[in-house]
Amino acid sequence: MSIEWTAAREAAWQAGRSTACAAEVVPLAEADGRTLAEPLLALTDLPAFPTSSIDGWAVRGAGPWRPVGRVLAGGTAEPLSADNTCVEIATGAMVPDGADALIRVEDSTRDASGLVSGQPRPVPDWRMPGEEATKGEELLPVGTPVDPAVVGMAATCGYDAVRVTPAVRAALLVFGDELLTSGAPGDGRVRDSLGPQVPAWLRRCGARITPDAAVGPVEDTLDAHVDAIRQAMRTADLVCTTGGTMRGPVDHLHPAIAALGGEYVIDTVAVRPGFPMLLARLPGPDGRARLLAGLPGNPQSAVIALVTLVQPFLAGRHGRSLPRPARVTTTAAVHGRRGDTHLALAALDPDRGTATPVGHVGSAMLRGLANADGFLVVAPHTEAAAGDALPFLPLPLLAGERPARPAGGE
Ligand SMILES: Nc1nc2c(c(=O)[nH]1)N[C@H]1C(S)=C(S)[C@@H](COP(=O)(O)OP(=O)(O)OC[C@H]3O[C@@H](n4cnc5c(N)ncnc54)[C@H](O)[C@@H]3O)O[C@H]1N2
Ligand code: MOO
Repeated sequence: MSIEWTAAREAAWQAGRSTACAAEVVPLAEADGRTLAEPLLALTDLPAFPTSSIDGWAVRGAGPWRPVGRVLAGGTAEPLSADNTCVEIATGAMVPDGADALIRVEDSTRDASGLVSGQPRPVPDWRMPGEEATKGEELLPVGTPVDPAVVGMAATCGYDAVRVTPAVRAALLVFGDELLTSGAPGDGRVRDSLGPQVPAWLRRCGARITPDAAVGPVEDTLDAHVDAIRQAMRTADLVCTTGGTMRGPVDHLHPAIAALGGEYVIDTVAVRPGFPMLLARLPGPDGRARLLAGLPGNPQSAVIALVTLVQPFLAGRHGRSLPRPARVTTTAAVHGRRGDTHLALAALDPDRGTATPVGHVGSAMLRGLANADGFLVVAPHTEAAAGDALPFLPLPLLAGERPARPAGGE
């Protein structure tokens, strides 16, 4: 039942695409971070009218010119109807009909009687309608992530609101009676390191999760698991769970999926670490399907499941393309993991286009993850030597969050 890693990412993305639902309209002030559900069109020509790029004079005919008025940004310009006349013009103002040149104030002089003389620059100092875009032109396609520049572009075009893909509400259920939620580990107990970090990864992948939607530890009984999943499905479109993906004495995830009438989209992936990850479709209380992503309990494995299943699912759901690993040169050998894909934590040097594997990369460890920028991808049945080009899957971090630094090794 195990599926190859690249096929798993594709299948998770397809699962997102096939569950995409009706778009919503949000005001521009709330659009940052969303995804366009319809193309951004030029609602008018841009500029919408001939626009002066300078402070100076709009002139008609041969000089010297007699000033007959003034046009400021925001005003409409009267036509300049007589030769040898001009109007004073401000940057951003509409160029009057009839004007045949603009002269910068610093390129002009005025005589005692107030007549203006001067030379226009060889390249006209005004912008013509349609220079940036023509009315109806598609400026950005469906699936474009809305960032500050996109918000600005939409405002320039005249949009007050944009149609975006609906928010995906996520919930997190942390399983494991051995987990402490405060204080230092010891006496057989470990700190829950997934409850605090998974919501933050989910947000960076485009899901919405409120603090009360992260619940745990959920008691290690089947009933408690079923109840917690059922409760989470009331409000969440995507339920992530951590732990319990194997078939140990207190691993209740698979029986809970069965009890809730779920069906697997993906049940284990041929990747190391992280292979017991899963994606299942469950009927929600309103009859609409919910997605459940089962992240393995080992903390690094859980993050690998996030980038393998959850990030592609959310990309598909939002109509975004599947993030494709770029190729970099590994500075050190990376072992293959036989028939499984090996995801090896590495620190990127973007200037050199290299990545260096980091140390402390056991699946139970987070130290390597906290010092890496992403994963080198070693294909099944291959070994990588220093100098080989390998795909590199970046962690879903925001720009500038983790400046790539020279890799530290151990
Ligand atoms: N007989 C086998 N046992 C295991 C195998 C195997 O192939 N055969 N694979 C191992 C691998 S690989 C993984 S990954 C884990 C996955 O197990 P589960 O998803 O069922 O996770 P748990 O058993 O609940 O926990 C595993 C491990 O992770 C720690 N953990 C769990 N949750 C958290 C958390 N929120 N924060 C910090 N640490 C957490 C937990 O204490 C365990 O040490 O199965 C292996 N076993
Ligand atoms: O695959 Mo486990 O997910 O190596 O730790």
